Order: sequence, then C-alpha cells, then structure tokens
Amino acid sequence: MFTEIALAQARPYWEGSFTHPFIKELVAGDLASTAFRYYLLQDRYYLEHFSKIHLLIAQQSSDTQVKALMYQSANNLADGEQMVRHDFFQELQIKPAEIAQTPIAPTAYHYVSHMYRQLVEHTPNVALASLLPCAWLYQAIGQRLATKGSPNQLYQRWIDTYASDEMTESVQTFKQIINHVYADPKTTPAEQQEMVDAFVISSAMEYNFWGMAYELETWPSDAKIQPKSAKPQ
Ligand SMILES: Cc1ncc(C[n+]2csc(CCO)c2C)c(N)n1
Repeated sequence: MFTEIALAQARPYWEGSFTHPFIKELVAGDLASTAFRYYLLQDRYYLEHFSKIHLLIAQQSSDTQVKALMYQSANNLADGEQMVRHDFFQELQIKPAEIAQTPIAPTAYHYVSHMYRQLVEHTPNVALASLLPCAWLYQAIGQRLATKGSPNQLYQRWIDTYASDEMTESVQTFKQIINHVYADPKTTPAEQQEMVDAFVISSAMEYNFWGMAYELETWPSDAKIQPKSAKPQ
C-alpha cells in the first residue's frame, strides 16, 4: 500500500515535525509572534500555488477519481484554508504592503517548485503524491496537539483547524484514492517509486517549513539581488 510504504520512508521528517521547536512553542503558547507571522506570510504563497497545482493535476489526469478529488479539494481550499488565513491576517494586522515587501523564502519557493516539477518531469500521479503530506501531516499534528491545547487563543485556533473530523475524513479519502492509483496495473514500478520519492521530498519540505519560519529564513545575505521569481506577485 502506498501510504504505508511512503510513510515508513518519510518517518524521520514526520517525527522531526512533531517535535520541532516551532510546534512545541506553538502548543506552549510562547512561540514568537514574528515566527508565526513569517509562517503565515510564506504559507500564503504556498497555498496559492498548492491550489493551482490541484487544478493542473485535475486537467492532466485521466483518472476520474483523481480529477474529482482535485477539483473538489481546490474548491474546498478556496473557501476553507484560505479563508482561515484571511482571518489570521486580519487579526495580526498583516497588510498588503507587508505581504508585498516580504520576499518568498527559499524553503517556500523550493517546496512549491518541487510540486510543479512532478508534473513536468513525471506524471499527474506523482504530483498527486507530492500533495499528500500537506493534509496528512497536518492532520497528524492536529490530532497530537488537540489533546494538549495552547494557552494562546490564536495558536489554539490554528491547531483546531487541523483537528476536525472533516479533516480526518478528507485525508482518509485522499489516502484511499492514492492507494488505488498506486496499485493500478497501469502504474509502472518506476512510477510507483517516483510517487514514493515525491512524497518523501514533500515531507522533508514540510519539516523544513517550520525551521524556515522559526529562523526567519532568507536568501543568502551576500546575494546582491533576490531571484525575480521569488518575489511576491
Ligand atoms: C506548508 C503547509 N503545509 C500544509 C498545510 C496544511 N494545509 C494546506 S491546504 C490544506 C487542506 C488540504 O488539502 C491543509 C491541511 C499548510 N497550510 N501549509
């Protein structure tokens, strides 16, 4: 089964996420607000592209279940995840000027590039595999943290987003569909391996994303210019 094989290989990154200082301090309530702000600013870019990649996979896949899942998730993203972000932005007073002035951090750029790359170099099924850690890892984090609870209301709301029954259900559906695609006789052993690799790299990117926010990661300071494509649109 894809989900078991892929998770076994990505395990160190998942464990690293569960115990990352960003997550630990979020639960304790003493995570620096600069780090949380930076996370949200970078995540905005990530979510925008995450949604676009869903539509590209939907258009390019020949599997009706995959197409339906991608269209439906893109819709849900538009009214779910991105709405929640909108609330956080308002509450933290993150204004368009700050968004415009914050360059996309290397890890956010790298993660997004990795997902698009699967469509160019490989197949819609491989790109699909690169999307799964996003929802599945956050659901696993949400479940672990839900019982603990954060004394910081804002951070608790972030945790609640990922500890819901709907979240568990949608992750379950995604896992069933991807396991089905993986086991399909049309999926070659080479493509199966590429799916696992794409999942593991996305898991590494998820792990790096916490560090990116915690350390307020930027491009090397001796760089005289920022890569043009890393600037916010
Ligand atoms: C870097 C990063 N990774 C995962 C998520 C979580 N997430 C993003 S969209 C979505 C809905 C599922 O399709 C979920 C759970 C995030 N916000 N940022």
